[in-house]
Amino acid sequence: MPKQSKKRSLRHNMVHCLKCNKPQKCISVHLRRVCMKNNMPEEQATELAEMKDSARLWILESRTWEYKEICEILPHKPSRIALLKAILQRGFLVNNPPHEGDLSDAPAPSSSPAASISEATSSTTAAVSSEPDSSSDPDAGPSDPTWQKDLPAVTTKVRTKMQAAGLYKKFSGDAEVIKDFKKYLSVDLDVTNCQQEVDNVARFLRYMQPTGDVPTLDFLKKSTDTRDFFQDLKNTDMTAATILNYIKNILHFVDYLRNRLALVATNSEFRNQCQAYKELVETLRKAIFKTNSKDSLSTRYQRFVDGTRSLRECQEVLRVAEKEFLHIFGMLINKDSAKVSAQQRTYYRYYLEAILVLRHFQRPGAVEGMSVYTVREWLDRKPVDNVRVIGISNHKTATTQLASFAISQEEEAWFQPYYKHIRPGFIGDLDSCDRFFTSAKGTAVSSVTNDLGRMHESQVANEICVLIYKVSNVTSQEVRRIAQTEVDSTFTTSQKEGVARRYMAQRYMAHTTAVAKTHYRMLDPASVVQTAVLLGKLSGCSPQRASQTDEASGQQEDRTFDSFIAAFPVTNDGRPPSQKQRTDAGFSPDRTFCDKWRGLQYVNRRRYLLSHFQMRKPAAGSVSRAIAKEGWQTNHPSADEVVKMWRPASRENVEGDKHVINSVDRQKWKGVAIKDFGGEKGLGVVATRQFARGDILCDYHGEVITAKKGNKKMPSINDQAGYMFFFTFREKHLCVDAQSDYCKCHPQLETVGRLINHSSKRPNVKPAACLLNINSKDTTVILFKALGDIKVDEELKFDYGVKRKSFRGEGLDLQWLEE
Ligand SMILES: C[S@@+](CC[C@H](N)C(=O)[O-])C[C@H]1O[C@@H](n2cnc3c(N)ncnc32)[C@H](O)[C@@H]1O
Repeated sequence: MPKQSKKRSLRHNMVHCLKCNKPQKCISVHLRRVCMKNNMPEEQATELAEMKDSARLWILESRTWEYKEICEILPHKPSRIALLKAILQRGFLVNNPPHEGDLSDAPAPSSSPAASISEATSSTTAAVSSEPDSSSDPDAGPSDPTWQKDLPAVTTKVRTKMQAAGLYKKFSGDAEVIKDFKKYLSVDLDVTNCQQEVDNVARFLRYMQPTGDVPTLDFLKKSTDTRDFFQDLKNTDMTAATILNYIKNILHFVDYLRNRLALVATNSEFRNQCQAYKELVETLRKAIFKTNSKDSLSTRYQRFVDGTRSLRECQEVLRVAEKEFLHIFGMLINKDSAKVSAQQRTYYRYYLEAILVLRHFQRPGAVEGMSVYTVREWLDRKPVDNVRVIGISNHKTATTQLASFAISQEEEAWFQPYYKHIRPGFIGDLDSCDRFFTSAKGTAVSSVTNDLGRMHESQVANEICVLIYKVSNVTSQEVRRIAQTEVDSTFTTSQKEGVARRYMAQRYMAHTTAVAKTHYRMLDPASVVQTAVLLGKLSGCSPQRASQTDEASGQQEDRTFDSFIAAFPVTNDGRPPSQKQRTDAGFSPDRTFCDKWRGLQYVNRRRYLLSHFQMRKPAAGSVSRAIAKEGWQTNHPSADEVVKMWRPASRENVEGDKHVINSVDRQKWKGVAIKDFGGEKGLGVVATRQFARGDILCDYHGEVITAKKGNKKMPSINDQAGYMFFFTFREKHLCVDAQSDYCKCHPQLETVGRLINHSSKRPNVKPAACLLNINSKDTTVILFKALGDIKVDEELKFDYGVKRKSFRGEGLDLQWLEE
């Protein structure tokens, strides 16, 4: 272990995990994530207490040996002395040891058989611990490249092999380029939890450059070493999926080099090198991808050989556990909620999660991401007939995806006591918590998959007995696959077509990124319900089952919420009222309205942020800065969400946008520059940054005169025909006369827009007239908007309107207008 990290570990109170026998910096986290991830929290707590006691006991009693005891155990003196030396070396304390001279009687530890075993072990340990041991690190999970939540044993094996093969060494996170890469991921790309990606790249760079403290970019020239790297990863038995992850990370890193490092802009050789390297890695990726597909084929084949369960069998746990669940439900709604034990509360939550996964075929990520107050989620569930449709906007997976499903009123009635009685106890004072499902401490549910596993295997104690469900576990993926197969085989074509076509069932269940992109067709609540009814038939339960809730109560609630908002107006910088304020004002002490209040604030804040960026689609980094400037810590959209929600501004919005007004007034437009193309074409305008569709780039600046006046000028200005912009706006026929290089209002500035050249076949910007209030004067302005994405260095062109009747350039020598 390098000195630094050893020193750091020494500052922690290390406790040995008695399951894996490894010292752990944070034993509770370790148990929860690794050794006891399939146990109930209460079981974890008991083990934790025992492990801590054991650690204390070891210090109190076991670290110190009486030499006499050792003599009794090991009468053979040379072995004993060898053992004594070894244990002293390991920090044991020995009372009444033999004299110094006696110690030399024994051979050195390494020469005895026992010692050679210990040496072999310790040399392995030395190799293993030449890097910080992530298995003992509570944060090891996300930052470890071999981290697989469900496969701790394999993980450790792969990791050990990686360490032995020198693949685990990495550059320090303090190295400039690594630090900056991390910043690029987290700030520019808004990647949360990017540590694993950074570590993977730091390991890759270390492999490619075994010496030196500062990573260089020489790896771009090392194609053989790059191939070797992936081959070595493969040799550690790492799965193809994990190797593909490495590849993705390395490609991100190369992108980072291309985008971020200033030298790229000027050094075309370096840019080409990056491109060539990306192509090499892409080729390797294709080969590995094939292996990955083969792997998954063989898994599927294995499933086929093992036999497939029916959907009903997959949902078995919901049936066997229903009795206990309803028992808890009864206590909750009969005002006996105080009697519900902590374990029963957690169990209740597991059951609800299982309903969503097993009966509504939701991915665990969607269940984990379900939130209480954003516009589309729990509080905004939509009634359709007797059913409630819930939309989820934010998956807890790498890509944000959308899901929607319909629950019956009966199920809604089961969720409500969780929301009203269990969740508030879980989240306590955590006002900022927006998650619907939370752990007993109010933190995010770390893995719905694990919760499902516990439901299947666990022992649940009620006040009378311990229930043991011996139902074999099922994954969410398996349930969805089986449901899809049953849809295909059970329903007639007309049922599939008439009620919910196959693609709809897929959408209901799978909601992959591709589906998310087209989901708006699916989000129609009526079609969600239709699909849910169809799918419900497979397992014999329809979401339109009898209701236990009062339809009118929802409406009642909404009316009272209006008065709540009137009493506590939603502001961007305010906080929802405290429980005392709520009750003082005559409202219920429960959190429902507060959550709704926060939901509105969230939406207002998102709107407010979007209003900053009317002119141009923002980069995630700029949004993050805007959020930081507001000082909002919680209850705000992520930068990524704001970027995704951005839409080109309408004319009305543009007219009120102070950034646009300012830019026209000062004639300062960022991201556009004049370029001399030489020849007849002469000057033109190019983009110096990327633009997205709808972005405003600049205006066509000049003196606005009537079209009549402009027409009068035309015959005398043959050469300058291209600088007269005729247009009709709000029923007025006008013309911008931009003949002069320097206009009257900006005598020092050569304005840009007037120099944009023509193309009728491939225009990338479009002029649009609007009225801006500049210095208290209404001024008609022609703004150029991007028609699509525009790359750096791309020339801006707009259609001069040659083919239109209104074109005024007839008779002029304008051959280029054919373009
Ligand atoms: C508004 S100006 C554009 C700026 C102009 N290129 C310059 O150097 O000042 C219009 C004039 O540019 C030239 N032009 C515009 N589009 C062109 C094209 N696609 N190819 C060649 N010349 C073009 C024509 O001479 C036209 O009269």
